[in-house]
Amino acid sequence: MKQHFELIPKVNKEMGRQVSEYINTLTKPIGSLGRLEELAIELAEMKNEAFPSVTPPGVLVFAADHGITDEGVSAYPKAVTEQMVRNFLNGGAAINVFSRQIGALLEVIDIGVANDIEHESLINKKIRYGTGNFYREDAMSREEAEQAIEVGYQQGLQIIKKGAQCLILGEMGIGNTSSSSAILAVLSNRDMSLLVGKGTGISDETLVHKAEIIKQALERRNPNPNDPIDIVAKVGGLEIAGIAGAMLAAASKRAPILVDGFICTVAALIAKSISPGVDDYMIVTHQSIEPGHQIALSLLGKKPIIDLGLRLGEGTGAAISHSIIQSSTLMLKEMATFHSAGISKE
Ligand SMILES: O=C(O)c1ccc[n+]([C@@H]2O[C@H](COP(=O)([O-])O)[C@@H](O)[C@H]2O)c1
Ligand SMILES: Cc1cc2nc[nH]c2cc1C
Repeated sequence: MKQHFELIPKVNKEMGRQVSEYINTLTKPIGSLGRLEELAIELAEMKNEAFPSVTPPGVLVFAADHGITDEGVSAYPKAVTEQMVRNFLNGGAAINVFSRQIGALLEVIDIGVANDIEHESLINKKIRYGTGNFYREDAMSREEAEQAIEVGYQQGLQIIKKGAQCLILGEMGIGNTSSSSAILAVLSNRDMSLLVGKGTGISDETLVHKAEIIKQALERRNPNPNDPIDIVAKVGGLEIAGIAGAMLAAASKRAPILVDGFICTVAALIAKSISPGVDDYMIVTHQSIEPGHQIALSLLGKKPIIDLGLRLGEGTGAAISHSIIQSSTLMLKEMATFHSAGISKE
């Protein structure tokens, strides 16, 4: 693993303490803006700034295919990954809509779609044409897993260089809830029945089949729980590795990471396993209804901001939550203090 993944600065707790004191001078009862106050403090600690900004946000959507779809574990065909990438490029997907809403810089990265896609706006960083079916073979080689993390890392650095003040990571990959559940099983040591969910919307019957396939695949692959590269290489996926890499880049540049749903939270656990300390830069934005998300969140030790029953992915929950996070920064920057407004506390 490359040395630069180690270079994550510590968050500045002293800055947080000062901002906390300042928040208590603003024209509101002490503590009355609840979680917004906590968010403002966390952002100040991450960015090492008394008045942190989260605009414009950068959105990176990593797309890749999964060989495990051959086992009938998704409600949609593999071809939808490529078709949705075209939809992203044409501006018609949910993440396009919400990215426009929040004035985000949006980039779409092909890190492993099973087909070639020609488009001037697509960032082509394809490592391979989808992963291997991890029920029958390793998802990818160790080198490919490292390359995927490196691609994500470089894309993260680039969008920050272009001015992104925080990072929203999104994914598109039919079959990726299977890889995510497999990774989570290795990291949490919990029973597969608690970690699998309906993903894009499979039936109760297919859910039982999905759990059994992943359980057997893990017995065959036997990833090393202490080696995140081994886990990704054995069960995938390329977009999950890319997201983990981008998270490491964000933390190295003190950019807050807005973590989306189930797949992104699992990618966050991989990033944390590579470099403990990266999680200090993470804000989990929403609670996915995928059941494994709760367990992934408890391992990460984070509480989501909103719960809207989402299970889309793409970074949509994070994009929606951006406005709430921005509210916390505007509270700091724009609210009057008791002193400036001439309001007496006594
Ligand atoms: O982000 C989530 O929590 C989430 C939960 C369920 C499904 N998804 C999306 O659905 C796809 C994976 O579902 P599946 O059933 O094909 O494994 C993938 O493209 C994800 O973006 C995303
Ligand atoms: C249509 C569709 C859009 C998606 N976006 C993220 N995952 C997805 C899965 C499907 C099936």
